[in-house]
Amino acid sequence: MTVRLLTNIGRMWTGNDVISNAALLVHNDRIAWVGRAADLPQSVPGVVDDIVDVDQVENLSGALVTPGLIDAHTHPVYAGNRYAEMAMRSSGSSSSAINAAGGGIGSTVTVTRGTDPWTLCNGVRERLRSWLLSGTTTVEAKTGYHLTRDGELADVRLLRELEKEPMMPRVHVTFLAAHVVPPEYFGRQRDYVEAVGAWCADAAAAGADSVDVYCDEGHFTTEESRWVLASGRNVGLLPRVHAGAFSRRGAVQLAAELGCASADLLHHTSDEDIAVLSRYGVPAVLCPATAMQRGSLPPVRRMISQGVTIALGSDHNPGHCGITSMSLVISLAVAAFGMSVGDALRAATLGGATVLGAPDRGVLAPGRLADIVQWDADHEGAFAWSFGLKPRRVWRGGIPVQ
Ligand SMILES: N=CN[C@@H](CCC(=O)O)C(=O)O
Repeated sequence: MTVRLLTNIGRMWTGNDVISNAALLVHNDRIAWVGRAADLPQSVPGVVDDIVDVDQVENLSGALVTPGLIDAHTHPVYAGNRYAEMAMRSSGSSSSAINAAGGGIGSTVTVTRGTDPWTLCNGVRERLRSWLLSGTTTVEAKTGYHLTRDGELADVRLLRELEKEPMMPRVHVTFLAAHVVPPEYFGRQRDYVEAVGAWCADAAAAGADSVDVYCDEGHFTTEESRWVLASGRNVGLLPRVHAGAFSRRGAVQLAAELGCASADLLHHTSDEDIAVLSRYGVPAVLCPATAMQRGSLPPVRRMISQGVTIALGSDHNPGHCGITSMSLVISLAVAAFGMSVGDALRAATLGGATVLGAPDRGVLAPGRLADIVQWDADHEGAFAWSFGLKPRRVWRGGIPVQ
């Protein structure tokens, strides 16, 4: 029996509550007991007969402890970089000018297709590790830079394999072959959409959890998105959709119609869209770094007041954003979206668990996974102040990874 006791925790943000002078008991990979240190029981029925037997006690006195953070939107499977494009954008170049100069998602597709699997794998491994070391114990990771059947399936398998290695976060794999239309299908967009729909069954068999479509100007229409998402849903993938990044074109309504697990980005969102998200219980995944870069912020406070479930994502991708720190994303959500620290932390834990369909995490409570972070601060307000609060210790399933 492996039991760990983390005791004398200065302040524990559980996801439901803040407990001062807390203690936490971990059995194998799960949390066995949570509460005030003064109330620590002598035994937990069915788990530990006598806590005197615990094999390890950690003293976290004076520190803030939270559930492991969850990044609900990332694109980590790529090779190369697009720094020159970032410089162009910073000087005022439009997306179409960048695409005309050979940039954009298509340029990453070319480089990724030309990169050997070993090099690609090393890059993805390094990125995933960096999430874990900065306190993110679960990462949603999309494919989408191969855009061939075999390449996309290899990306799914790569993510599934990497997750099994030591020092890796848990990974929720999303099949995003419908990112953009690849060059060999130019002029035959409908054929590509039908091909992606047919690949969904293979993606599910390869281990994907979700299917995603970029439903927006310059990407896929609502009709095309419906085809892909319904195909994925039919084979057991959770549907999710890039909605309202550049324009409003019915993606939110589509998400409601199909019962999507999330509608993501939502920079352009009307009151009517918010009412739909709220009425049909579609959670919103919001990515403050991307919204700031696009100069178009989603109406987050109105979403919260209408009861929309919010999750946060870094939107790490080669074209816009290299962030792998969800504590930085929390800081940005507070500063740019006007979220309270509590709401932002909840979105980066429980919100993420909700959109990923993972009720076993995102909160420190008995029976949940022992994914735990001790932060280099004694109060959660430090997230708003630090712009990248660092963890002191991170545990994944009760195992210290740092
Ligand atoms: N969030 C999704 N995809 C990114 C683009 C990724 C890229 O440029 O490589 C976006 O358009 O926000």
